[in-house]
This record gives sequence, C-alpha cells and structure tokens, in this order.
Amino acid sequence: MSAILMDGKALSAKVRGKILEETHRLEQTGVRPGLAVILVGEDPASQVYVRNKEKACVECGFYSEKYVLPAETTQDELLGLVDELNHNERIHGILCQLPLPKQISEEAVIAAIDPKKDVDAFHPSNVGRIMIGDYDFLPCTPAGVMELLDEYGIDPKGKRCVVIGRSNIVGKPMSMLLLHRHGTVTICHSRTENLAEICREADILVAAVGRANFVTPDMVKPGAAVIDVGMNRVDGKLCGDVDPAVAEVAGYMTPVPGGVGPMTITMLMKNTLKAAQK
Ligand SMILES: Nc1nc(=O)c2c([nH]1)NC[C@@H]1CN(c3ccc(C(=O)N[C@@H](CCC(=O)O)C(=O)O)cc3)C=[N+]21
Repeated sequence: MSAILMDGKALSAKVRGKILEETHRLEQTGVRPGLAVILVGEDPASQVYVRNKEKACVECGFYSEKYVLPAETTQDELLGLVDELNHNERIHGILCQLPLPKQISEEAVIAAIDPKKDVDAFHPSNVGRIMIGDYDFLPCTPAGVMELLDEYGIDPKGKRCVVIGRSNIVGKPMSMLLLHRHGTVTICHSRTENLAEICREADILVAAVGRANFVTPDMVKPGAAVIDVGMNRVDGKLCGDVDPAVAEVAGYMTPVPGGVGPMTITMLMKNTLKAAQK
C-alpha cells in the first residue's frame, strides 16, 4: 500500500487564485490588501519563509512591506515599528516572524499587535476567541491542515485525532480546530507515556514535534491520514517529522516540502484579505 499524497502546493495555487479574484473585487472599492512582514536577525530558514510570503503576496495581488531589522534590535525599537504599522492605513495585516532574538519578549510583541491586524492569530484575544469558536482569524498552520483534510474528503467528525506537540502556534490551536469539527482529540507531547500506542489509534495523526523522522511506520494505523507539520533541516536538506517509510502504511500523507508549508502561507493571505475586507 502507498499513501495518497496530499498536495499542498496544488491546493495553494487554487486558493491563491480565488484570493486574487477577491482582491480585484475589493480594489473596486478602493482597498488593496496590505501585509507587513517583520524579520529580526538573519536566520536563514526565516529568510526562506519570508521570501515565500512575499511571493504569495504577489500571487494574491497584495501590497506588501518587508522590514528586516538587525539582530541587536531592542524591544522598544520593535514595539515602535509595530505601533507605527498598527496606525498605517495601507497595512491590514502584521506578521512578526518568530522566533525573536532573546533580548525581545515574544509575548510583549504579540500583545502589541492590533488584534484586527493580527493575521497570525497569536494575540491572546484572538487565541481566546478561537477557544470559544467565535473568531475572525484562524491560526495559519492549523487552518491550512483543515483545508487539506477537506480537499481530500477527510472528515474529523467522530474520528480519533492525535496531535503530537502542544505549542501555542500549532499543537494547541490544531487540537481546537479538530475539536470544533467534532473530532475526538488527544494531545501528546514529550512527557506522554505509551506514545506509539496512542498514535496507532489515530485516524488522523498530526505531527508537530520539530524532530526529523520522529513518526515511524509502527506508530501509524493502516489507512490513517498523517499530517506532517515538521520543517527540520538535516545536512541542509528539508525534512519533516514523519519518516517517509510511513507512506507504506498510511492512507493519506502530506509531503515535506509541498504539503503543509505552502498552505500555511496561503492561510496567511486569506487572513490578510479578511482583515482588509473588514
Ligand atoms: N509569526 C510567525 N508566523 C508564522 O507563520 C511562522 C513564523 N512566525 N515563524 C516560522 C514558522 C514556519 N513557517 C513556515 C511557513 C512556510 C513554509 C514553507 O513555505 N515551506 C515550504 C518549503 C520552504 C523551504 O524550502 O524551506 C514547503 O513546505 O514546501 C515553512 C514554514 C511559518 N512560521
């Protein structure tokens, strides 16, 4: 058996095409969606992501601004820029690329972004709204996973869903979105006992651990949908959290690259469009 690959690149192209149409419609009212991306320091992986985000802005017809600040930037300087962007009328979405250098508190920066421009959905008020199911913005990576599941006709309703990883940006919101769709959700993490056994029960298994090839074939139920959120660099090569041999057991699987990554950026575009429409 060989898993069906869930093509995030193809679905992204389709969704971005629809967003471009919406952009043209919005432009008739004199509004062009605008996204500001802030990058502090020069982590090479972050530079790739930021470049992909700029490309996506072009594909969607957005206005975009990029701010590359030196690694020594102070928290006050960054907060000053955020405040300026909060008041900039051309900018509807603000994304400050994480992680930030250690002299800057990520929490302070996230809290400073106007929730209406928080297209990452990381601000505490947006996180709270996701918990209660009353949200404007969905967190990009989990939202991208849900669109991939929908595209391939995989319905979480009543199914065993296992999320490995409990981060604020992926694991926790991912669990919440699966729960909203009536999945039976288990969150696993580094202290979980009998991890392989729990994973083997999953109809939908989401790996967001940040460790290369962490999910092995013995951890997967035959026919399961396995979603790989990992972006690990091993000897310069990009590799996910799921061992490629899992494709022999799973029914569906997302590739890395070309799976969740492009969808994450596409959901960022969707949120920016939404912010501009409001
Ligand atoms: N405030 C903030 N928001 C984020 O959304 C955010 C962040 N910080 N920090 C870093 C992570 C990571 N992330 C990725 C987005 C796209 C790809 C992506 O396009 N991946 C390509 C391959 C890229 C490559 O070749 O390296 C793919 O999977 O096909 C990857 C990773 C967004 N993040």
